[in-house]
Amino acid sequence: MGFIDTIKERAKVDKQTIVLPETEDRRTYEAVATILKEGIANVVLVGSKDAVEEGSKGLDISGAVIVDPTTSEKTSTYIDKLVELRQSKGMTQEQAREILLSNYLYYGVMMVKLGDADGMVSGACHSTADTLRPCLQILKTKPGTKLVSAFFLMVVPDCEFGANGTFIFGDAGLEQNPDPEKLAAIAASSAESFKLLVQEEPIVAMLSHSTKGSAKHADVDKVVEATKIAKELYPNIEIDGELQLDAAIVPSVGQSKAPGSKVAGRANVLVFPDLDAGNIGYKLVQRLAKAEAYGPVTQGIAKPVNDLSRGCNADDIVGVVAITAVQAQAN
Ligand SMILES: CC(C)(COP(=O)(O)OP(=O)(O)OC[C@H]1O[C@@H](n2cnc3c(N)ncnc32)[C@H](O)[C@@H]1OP(=O)(O)O)[C@@H](O)C(=O)NCCC(=O)NCCS
Ligand SMILES: CC(=O)OP(=O)(O)O
Repeated sequence: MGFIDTIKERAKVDKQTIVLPETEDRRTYEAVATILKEGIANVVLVGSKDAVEEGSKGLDISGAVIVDPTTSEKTSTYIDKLVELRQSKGMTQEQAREILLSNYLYYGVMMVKLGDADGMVSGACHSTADTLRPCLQILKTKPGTKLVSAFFLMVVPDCEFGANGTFIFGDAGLEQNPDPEKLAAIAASSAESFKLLVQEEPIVAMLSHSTKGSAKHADVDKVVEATKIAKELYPNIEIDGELQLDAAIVPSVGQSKAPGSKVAGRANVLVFPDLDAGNIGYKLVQRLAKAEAYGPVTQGIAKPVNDLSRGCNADDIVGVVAITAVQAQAN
């Protein structure tokens, strides 16, 4: 069974409730029809009954719960809670009402915050910044974690590298220019996510344009420092750097460029030095190698709220919902 089919089976064992707030997007309904048919999760859609009926024409989404913020009895509780959480940032009752009635992403996050749903997926028609800002503001990092970051779960066809072609690429969605401490935290969270989702031992490569001193630059120094911090803070994780991509995943190249490294040639978790590299890298592999790309999936957050690329299709949404459900089971 492939990666995503295994995740779907795991999701079905203990069904979670996932909010999908993008009821203006047809792909949401196509995904919901599949999620319900396959029994992957319970679904809550945020929007008016009329809009949902119109948007889902021809699809069977009868098992979904529709929550309309304008009529839901929960809305006033969410307004009060949002004010309580963001008062120190100047949030008033009027502002909270305006936000929750006009921005369904905030509404969905409040449902997750108050336990009316186990997780949320959006981003098919919202930018990553607009998708992640509400959950960063409201849900915050989980205890013991320094920052929230975002990864892609990549499944590359006909690929002998990584875990039979399965990799985590982090951070490919959120932290734009992480400093060494943040890069080390991204490495640790990515290793934990790999263990949870792929159920194999993570082998983490800190990627660079240099392998073990082959190039000199401040960008290389950053990755060297991050590797040092990660090794000190997380001695149980198999981690090494700085490594070029070929040295990280191809055994023969790893052996020649980084002899003695236990990670070189075996890595299945790839930590990119910044978001330019991570985001461009995942899209290259997705589009040119025709890999499945699920994400951006957040990690280090108190409850699972996950993003999508605006270029996603309905199957990608189904996959991210299944991943979100498995994260919620572990929460
Ligand atoms: C996600 C993102 C929008 C957050 O930045 P921002 O909008 O400027 O928001 P702020 O920096 O004001 O942060 C908002 C809140 O989130 C928190 N936050 C931001 N980044 C965080 C992180 N990595 N971990 C934990 N909390 C974080 C801040 O502490 C702040 O909390 P507060 O409002 O309670 O003080 C920004 O990092 C971003 O745009 N990233 C790139 C996303 C992107 O375009 N990716 C490419 C496509 S996938
Ligand atoms: C993850 C990502 O790159 O998102 P988008 O394509 O929507 O910008």
